[in-house]
Amino acid sequence: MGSDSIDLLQTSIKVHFSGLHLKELQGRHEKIEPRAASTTETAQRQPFIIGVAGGASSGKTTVCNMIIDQLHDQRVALVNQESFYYDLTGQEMALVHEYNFDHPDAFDTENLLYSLENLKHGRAIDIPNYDLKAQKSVLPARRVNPADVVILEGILVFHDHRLRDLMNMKIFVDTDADLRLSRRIRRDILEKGRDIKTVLDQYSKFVKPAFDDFILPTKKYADIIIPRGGDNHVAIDLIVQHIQTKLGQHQLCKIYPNLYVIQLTFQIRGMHTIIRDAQTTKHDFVFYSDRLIRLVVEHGLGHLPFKEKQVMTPTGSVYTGVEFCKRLCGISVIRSGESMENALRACCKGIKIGKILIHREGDNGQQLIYHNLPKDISDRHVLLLDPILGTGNSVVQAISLLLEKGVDEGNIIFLNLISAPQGVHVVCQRFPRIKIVTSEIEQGLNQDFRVIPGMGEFGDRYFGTDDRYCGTDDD
Ligand SMILES: Nc1nc2c(ncn2[C@@H]2O[C@H](COP(=O)(O)OP(=O)(O)OP(=O)(O)O)[C@@H](O)[C@H]2O)c(=O)[nH]1
Ligand SMILES: O=P(O)(O)OC[C@H]1O[C@H](OP(=O)(O)OP(=O)(O)O)[C@H](O)[C@@H]1O
Ligand SMILES: O=c1cc[nH]c(=O)[nH]1
Repeated sequence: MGSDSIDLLQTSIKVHFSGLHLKELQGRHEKIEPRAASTTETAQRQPFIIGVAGGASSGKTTVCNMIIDQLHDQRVALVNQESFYYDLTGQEMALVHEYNFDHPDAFDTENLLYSLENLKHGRAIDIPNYDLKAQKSVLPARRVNPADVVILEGILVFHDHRLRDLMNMKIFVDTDADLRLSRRIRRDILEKGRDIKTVLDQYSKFVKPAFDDFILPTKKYADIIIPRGGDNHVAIDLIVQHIQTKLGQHQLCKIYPNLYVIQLTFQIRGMHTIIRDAQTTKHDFVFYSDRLIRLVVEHGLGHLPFKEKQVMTPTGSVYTGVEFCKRLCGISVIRSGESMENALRACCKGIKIGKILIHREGDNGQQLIYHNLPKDISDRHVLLLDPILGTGNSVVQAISLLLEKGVDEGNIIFLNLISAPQGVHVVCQRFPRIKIVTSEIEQGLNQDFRVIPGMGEFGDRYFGTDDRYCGTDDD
């Protein structure tokens, strides 16, 4: 790895790391035993871990750089296997030309494994700051914060099966041997100040044999082989698309194909951060809930059927587009669901909106006590509005009523802001044909059947009926 890669690591820390409040680690040699995962922790999103292997100077760094650039909405941590080179002893230093930097034994794989496991579990790590010139680690260690995507790059990152097992995607950069050698000669002479004889000696003695014996045999573990490295823009685009799809997908979406979670961006995460904060004022709570609700509603409308339609533009040309589905209605679950009516009206001019009132009896029992629905509801597509899906009891009552009134289960789209996994299981198993569109899946429910982390009592915060939410608009 050249100095560019070290810059890249620093840049990626500055640009992509959001500075989460995590306990500082004491030092890189203090091993943190993997904790027994709590229910909450298991439910927490783990990073998408990508391994990028390939021969020396194959262009791994360029590939990683391009992936990082394109994933600008995500926090990305780049870890280089080179940081985990063992320090050379005095004797090894004296005979450095005899030292094999391309052998698996040159790396402290246990420390690398430990670091990657910590990152996987959302813990910050301090990685050795290996100085290529001094051929040893220097202080201070390099802090790497938890991220959405972790990229581990290096010639031998597929060598140890325990490292491979941690990876969600394995990429092998496959570059022609001549090109790798010519790049290496140029790099080692220009950047590392070595002479051509030393470079060629190291190449024939260590680099080439190690490629044949250790690196090339790991190519079979790759999910994706990229010919021509960073010049292969099509491959990089496809990889980034795949990562984005995977990141946007909650585990539950893989179980229930009718569950849609809108793509998480920093914008959306920022809005969630505000509405979940107990100190947020009512005014801000309403403002940011409305923004998120609007996104959910727009996304939900995208799941309605459409017909193709051609129109004539003012230039006399034909534009082939689509026509919105006409027979629609909204049904809000009183009272929190009423907070979603404005967004629906803003998107669907003149839409009919009916109401359902479900009374919560105690902590875990719901009773339908009132409804007022459009008479011809059985002919319509229904957008069911309720920002919170907790146990699922309320929405099950609401959907059961809609089915009783003759609405086709496949014509119901349930729009909500946050869903507890428990509620998702209940609704999706009982009504496999309805669609759920939400902006975040939560960790779970507490003993009072409230969503966690959740946002407290949505209705009280939105309509300002509870003094417990202490933020004031004077703030
Ligand atoms: N002589 C010498 N070589 C080293 C040392 N440290 C690492 N290497 C060499 O660095 C190579 C591994 O780095 P590369 O994979 O080429 O690094 P890179 O620049 O990220 O490669 P690409 O991004 O794929 O172009 C190995 O072939 C090692 O021989 C060192 O201290 N001395
Ligand atoms: O999935 P569940 O466990 O049934 O919980 C979700 C229900 O709880 C909330 O309403 P709430 O009873 O707080 O009434 P409100 O809207 O009047 O505040 C929310 O709007 C849902 O209707
Ligand atoms: O957490 C919860 C559960 C139900 N209703 C809410 O408003 N919040």
